[in-house]
Amino acid sequence: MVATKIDGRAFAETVRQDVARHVAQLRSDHGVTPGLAVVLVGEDPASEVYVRNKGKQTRECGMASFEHKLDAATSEAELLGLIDRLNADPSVHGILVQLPLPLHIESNKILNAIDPAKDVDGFHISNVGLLGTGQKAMVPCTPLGCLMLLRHHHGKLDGLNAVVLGRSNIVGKPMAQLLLRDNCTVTIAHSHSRDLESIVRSADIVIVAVGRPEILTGDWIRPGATVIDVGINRIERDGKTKLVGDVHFDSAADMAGAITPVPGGVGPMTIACLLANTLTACCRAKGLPEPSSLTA
Ligand SMILES: NC(=O)C1=CN([C@@H]2O[C@H](COP(=O)(O)OP(=O)(O)OC[C@H]3O[C@@H](n4cnc5c(N)ncnc54)[C@H](OP(=O)(O)O)[C@@H]3O)[C@@H](O)[C@H]2O)C=CC1
Ligand SMILES: Nc1nc(=O)c2c([nH]1)NC[C@@H]1CN(c3ccc(C(=O)N[C@@H](CCC(=O)O)C(=O)O)cc3)C=[N+]21
Repeated sequence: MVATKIDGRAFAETVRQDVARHVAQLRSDHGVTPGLAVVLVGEDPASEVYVRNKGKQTRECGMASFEHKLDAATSEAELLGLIDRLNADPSVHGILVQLPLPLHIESNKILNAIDPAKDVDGFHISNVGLLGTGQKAMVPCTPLGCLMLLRHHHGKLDGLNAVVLGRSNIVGKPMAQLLLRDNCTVTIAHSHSRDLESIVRSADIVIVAVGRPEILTGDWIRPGATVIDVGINRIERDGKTKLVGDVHFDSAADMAGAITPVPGGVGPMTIACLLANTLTACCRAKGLPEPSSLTA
């Protein structure tokens, strides 16, 4: 392995400490406690683990955590009713509805019902539009976490060629917007892209969010490039369940200059950024200065 391993777990810990410090200050100076509501519909085991982790880390940072677990058969109207109550609740500064939602619920309708000021996922169309036009937005947690890791590793990203593999609304597209804002030359590739190999080889930075286990191998990577692996895939290997990314770590680490592992890379940063966004949303709601190190 020649690449530097980018330790997302350690960096996320420093972000959480930063959040906790600001939260303690908010309480002592203003008597305010930021609150995050997480809504889970149905019983996906992986989602339950994430939601539990989010709740635990929220409380560890000194914030209030409100968990709403709803039956898989919950109707769209009932879920909209809950969102209305959370929008109106002054102790809730951030609302996250865990995706994916059951098929009988229209995700966009739910996401757009969340008060944009409480939209800590940054998925509401207003926040998408604000980000795309360079205005102050709530920024999606996973891309924000990737950006923090990249800035920490590179300093300035100015002029670098960045390739984003994947064009989802939750990772690929907002990631591309953030890189563009940091003056990268951005290419977005997807399942219809031709000659992916040469696109990837042009990249100084490659962000992989396709949801296919170990699809990107070292032979495609430009020597010295930075590789950010967003993928979370649970696979069976040697009779055991294993968590792997969208990047084949061992071969990629022989080519790349720096690389994030899975687990321990982007995943922990996503949760840390969710906490940071909740703090930011609370500061904005109260008209207080927001911690600049925790926003994009
Ligand atoms: N670490 C974290 O915090 C998070 C991790 N994830 C993980 O990131 C991965 C991506 O998630 P998400 O963005 O939601 O996934 P989606 O399934 O919504 O999007 C996948 C994207 O990858 C593209 N794609 C699929 N196959 C290929 C291929 N063979 N070659 C090129 N492009 C391809 C798709 O193209 P097309 O549009 O043409 O279909 C699509 O744009 C998943 O593994 C997910 O679990 C997601 C969120 C947070
Ligand atoms: N509204 C919404 N917002 C999200 O941000 C959101 C979502 N829905 N649905 C699902 C995806 C996925 N996601 C992850 C968060 C943390 C880890 C994480 O902490 N991963 C650990 C490993 C955890 C494990 O062992 O399972 C790691 O990579 O080290 C992974 C994935 C957020 N998502």
